[in-house]
Amino acid sequence: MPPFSQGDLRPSRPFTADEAWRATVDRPRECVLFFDFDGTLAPVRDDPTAVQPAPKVLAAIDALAGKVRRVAIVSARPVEFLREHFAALHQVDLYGLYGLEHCHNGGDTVTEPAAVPWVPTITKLADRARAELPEGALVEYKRLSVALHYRTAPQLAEQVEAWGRARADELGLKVQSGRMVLELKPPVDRDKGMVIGEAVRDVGCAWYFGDDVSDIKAFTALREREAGDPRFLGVCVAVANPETGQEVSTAADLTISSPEALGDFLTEAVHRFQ
Ligand SMILES: O=P(O)(O)OC[C@H]1O[C@H](O[C@H]2O[C@H](CO)[C@@H](O)[C@H](O)[C@H]2O)[C@H](O)[C@@H](O)[C@@H]1O
Repeated sequence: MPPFSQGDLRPSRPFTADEAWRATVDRPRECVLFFDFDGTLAPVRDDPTAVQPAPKVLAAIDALAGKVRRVAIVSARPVEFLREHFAALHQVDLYGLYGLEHCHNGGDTVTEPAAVPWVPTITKLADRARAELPEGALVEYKRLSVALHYRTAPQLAEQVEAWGRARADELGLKVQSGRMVLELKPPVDRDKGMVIGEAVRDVGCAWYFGDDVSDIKAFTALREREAGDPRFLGVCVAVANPETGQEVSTAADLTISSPEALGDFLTEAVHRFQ
């Protein structure tokens, strides 16, 4: 079977990274690159406040932002956290808290209005989690969501999950599972799939790089966009990990072994545009 179809615009699946980049560099100004943060651009750490992007990642993203139509980070972290980590990059859009917040080109942070009334509920929930969850569970307060972590105490997984799900039922919140974490957030219709579905409506090509189950919704949004437009190319890239890696990789077109390897992969990609 020839590697390309649709007038050489879209490689046939399964495709290699080389084939996907060739189809991308043919029309760079139609293409958008989306990146999840934790576990994708930044290696996982026990302490969520201690993470940093892997070597080469920032320089490569900065260079790619000058080559393609748009680069965006799509994360469960607050936009303010992302700003600190991408402060050196001015051409990157930031979607935080699964799209409840966003910021374009270093502008103001915009919060989804329907989520704002939930701040007091989330704040009280974080206090209650700190008081009621056993030692070893880590409570991360993010203004519009609370992440209940058990990475350093995996034996607490069941207890933390049960406590979190009970509080979600009680308070009418949504839950999102992740890598050794359960997150509670307002019942507002925003997730990574919705962010990507809206962002790719008027582009011809998009890549999404992610490592966690919430990123599969973004992959699905690219698949749906492709199904409706034979010219559109959506490239779904998983970053491997021992927790959610198998599930994410199965849903992806390509798999990269680690955030560090992604830094190399993106650095190499920059040269393809020259
Ligand atoms: O959408 P993301 O940018 O991937 O954010 C997902 C969650 O990432 C963080 O938690 C994860 O990374 C931590 C630091 O490496 C790690 O300790 C934890 O076990 C992982 O689940 C972040 O702390 C969460 O708020 C995000 O929901």
